Amino acid sequence: MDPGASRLFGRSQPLEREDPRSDPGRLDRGTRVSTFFARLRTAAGADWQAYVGHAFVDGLARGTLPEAAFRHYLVQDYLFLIHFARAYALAVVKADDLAGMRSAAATLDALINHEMKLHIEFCRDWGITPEEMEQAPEAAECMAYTRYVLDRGLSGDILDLKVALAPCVVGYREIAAAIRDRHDFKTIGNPYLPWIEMYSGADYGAVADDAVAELDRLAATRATEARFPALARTFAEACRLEAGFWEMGWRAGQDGRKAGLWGRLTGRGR
Ligand SMILES: Cc1ncc(CN)c(N)n1
Repeated sequence: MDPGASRLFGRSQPLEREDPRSDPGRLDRGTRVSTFFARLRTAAGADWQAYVGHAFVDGLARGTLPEAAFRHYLVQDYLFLIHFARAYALAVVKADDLAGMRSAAATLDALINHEMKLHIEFCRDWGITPEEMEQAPEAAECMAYTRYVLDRGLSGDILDLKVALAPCVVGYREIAAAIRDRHDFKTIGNPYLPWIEMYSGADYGAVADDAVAELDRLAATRATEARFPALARTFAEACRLEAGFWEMGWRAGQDGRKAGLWGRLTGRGR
């Protein structure tokens, strides 16, 4: 994952605003089916579909996601990224060799020194301050997901850890690439376009490619057939926890809508 780490959160190429679907050759259409990642994704079946096909994703694509949902998601994602970085610190400890240690250390550095900063900038555009994110209580869904990943790494080996991380690292690339293929993808006036551009861009694509290649390398030496069912369970659990993370944001949007409606009905709101 080393080469991608330094590019981790560079600015991606913006989409052609008129019709980004007009150049399908630029789009990544998902991870090659021959990879270990693809085998895990197939095994995860409905859990994978529930993750990548969540209503939150539809809302991003159509630009209809309530802003309260995205704001809540962004705040929790800040907390998520902190624990995600801790998981890469654990990957340094669990690595097989010096190359693996360097790769995990580079990703850790990119996360805490680049992605976190970019996330803060991104959130500022949404009117969310760093103080607000620091002080926000961590949602149960964020806690469950991040601690699950850490636990897979602590109680298992480097392959368990990387499998638990894969839906997160590779899944967002697949989600964003699929959004760009949708007939109902709103490109003009969609407030979520920068998010979609970031995760469907070449920089993040390289990170996802590196994670897929790293999984293949680890699987070649560590993944026996006897072990596959347990690895598939870990992957599917991480997909369920990702779907839970979307659901957490989605609920905040529904609550915001109800509060707005209640305020208008009672004259106490906007
Ligand atoms: C919850 C979550 N999952 C995945 C990603 C993309 N690395 C993220 N930022 N946040």
